Amino acid sequence: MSSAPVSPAEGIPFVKGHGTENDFVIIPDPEGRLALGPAEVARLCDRRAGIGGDGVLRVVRSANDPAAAPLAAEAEWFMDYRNADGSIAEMCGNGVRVFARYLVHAGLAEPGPLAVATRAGVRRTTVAEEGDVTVDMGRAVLPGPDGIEVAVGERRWPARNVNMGNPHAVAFVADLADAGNLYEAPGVSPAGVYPDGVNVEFVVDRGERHVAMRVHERGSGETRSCGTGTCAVAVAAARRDGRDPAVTGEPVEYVVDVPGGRVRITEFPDGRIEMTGPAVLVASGTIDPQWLGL
Ligand SMILES: N[C@@H](CCC[C@H](N)C(=O)O)C(=O)O
Repeated sequence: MSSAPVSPAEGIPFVKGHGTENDFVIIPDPEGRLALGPAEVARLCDRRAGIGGDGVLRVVRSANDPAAAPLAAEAEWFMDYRNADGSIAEMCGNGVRVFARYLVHAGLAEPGPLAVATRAGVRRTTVAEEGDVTVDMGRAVLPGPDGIEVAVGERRWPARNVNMGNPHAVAFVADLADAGNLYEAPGVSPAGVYPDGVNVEFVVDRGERHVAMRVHERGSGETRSCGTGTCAVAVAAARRDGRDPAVTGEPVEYVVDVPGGRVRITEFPDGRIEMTGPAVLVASGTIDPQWLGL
């Protein structure tokens, strides 16, 4: 699978990849020359007229993007993540695993520990030659307030506000089908709790420290997985179950099933959350810059 960056005049190289079927168009742009605006991102992610994806991962050297330049000493590469509608998000948990897998595949990084700059800060990944990728996802923040509700049609559920660098509302439901078709974003109240929008997870129990979820992602609609969402869900489930590693001094692991697969989430006594899951590259090609509008 070729992925060498070439000049836009010759065509723009891309790689397609996914993590638990949260799928991404990866655009190598080491020098930071591509002006990818919302329209170009939405075009790339269009599943009928474009390549198709839940988001775009632009691969740029941190030093070459003002959003990441302050992190360049810690992380050579910046994951410039965009949702399918072209909006910018702070973090993407499945995306960062796929991003790290791409860097190693393309020979831009060695297997092993690999730091990636994101808009939520540096995320430390561990990438073997093949197989699952582990990411230190940082700490969850549970800012409240109490009384958050998620609504689909006439149905309402209490929800927990969990921030994983990006915002989540986690609702425990009796059955994942209760959330309906999720063609539209669920309602979230009270108004103003999530001024920049929110990712909404619907969760059921599958067993001891084992849950399953569906997600409606801000900017992408219902997807087959959301890595930051799985971390938010694991933390919300642990607190609901009376488990807090900061209190017991013991790590807690949850298995989280998503429609596109499974990830393992471990929360440590210092609050760090580790996520382990697949990261798969499936195709590569060249985009016509005229079609993209560049
Ligand atoms: N799919 C991602 C999350 C992507 C960003 C999200 N839609 C947002 O706007 O916050 C993940 O795997 O974490």
